[in-house]
Amino acid sequence: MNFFDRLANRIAATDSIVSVGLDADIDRIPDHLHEYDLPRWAFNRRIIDATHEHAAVYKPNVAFYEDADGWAALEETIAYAHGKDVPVLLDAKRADIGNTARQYAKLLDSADAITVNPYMGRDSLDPFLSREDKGVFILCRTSNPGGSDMQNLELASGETLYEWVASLADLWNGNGNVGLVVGATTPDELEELRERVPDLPFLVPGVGAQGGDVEAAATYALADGAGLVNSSRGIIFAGEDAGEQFAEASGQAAKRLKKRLNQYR
Ligand SMILES: O=C(O)c1cc(=O)[nH]c(=O)n1[C@@H]1O[C@H](COP(=O)(O)O)[C@@H](O)[C@H]1O
Repeated sequence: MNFFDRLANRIAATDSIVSVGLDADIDRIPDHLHEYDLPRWAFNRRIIDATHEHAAVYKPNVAFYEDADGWAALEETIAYAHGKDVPVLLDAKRADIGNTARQYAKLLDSADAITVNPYMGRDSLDPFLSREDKGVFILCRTSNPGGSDMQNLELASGETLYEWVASLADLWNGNGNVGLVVGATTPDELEELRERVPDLPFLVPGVGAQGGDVEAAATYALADGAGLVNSSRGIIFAGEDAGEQFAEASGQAAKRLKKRLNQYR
């Protein structure tokens, strides 16, 4: 079964389109977890225990794990999420020339889906796109303040660069495994892109800590039952001041976001 069918099943089973972002910032995880060999894994395990009923996927951003202990923590986290039947979307934003991209694509051996950067073109994404059973989310209109610097440039055709990326992504979807990353901080673009590429599921980050539009995110994320709205810090650090009980607040935050999103879809 391909990734988006599995995701649609997971969304139906949990009644949730919430992507819980496991951005386990080592400087923000509770003090008492630093006595463990792998504090980020100890943290994630507790977050997963508290949130998995409300999680359509977990989305660890690899930036928070790119050191020796980090990779070990990430592998433990992925295996544990799978043990709870939750797919894992690795936020890696990768792409490169062919032989390098083939190495990056090995990240998909343990994860179910990945984020990639389209800037180097089709061949740089082939090693990801050819993994028919895995999901590939292509950065399109990102949520950060500088997202418009390049993505909103107008091309000779009159389209913007992000619109062109969306159309290319549609063309590259021969295996039915392509989605787009579109931020909740630009709701007009979200709406317009949903019309342009009605068949591509969106990963919509930017609600919560970045203050994006929850209603627009939920309204436009889904295509054929698959699509995601991510919150990372807003969920995993919801209990930052609660000491050893921190994970309870995360469970409540994930449930609250699920319910809010469900009002609009
Ligand atoms: O690809 C992403 O997930 C992503 C794209 C984007 O446009 N904006 C964005 O915030 N993200 C990621 O989504 C997460 C957002 O985290 P919070 O702002 O803490 O919810 C981070 O891991 C970001 O790297």
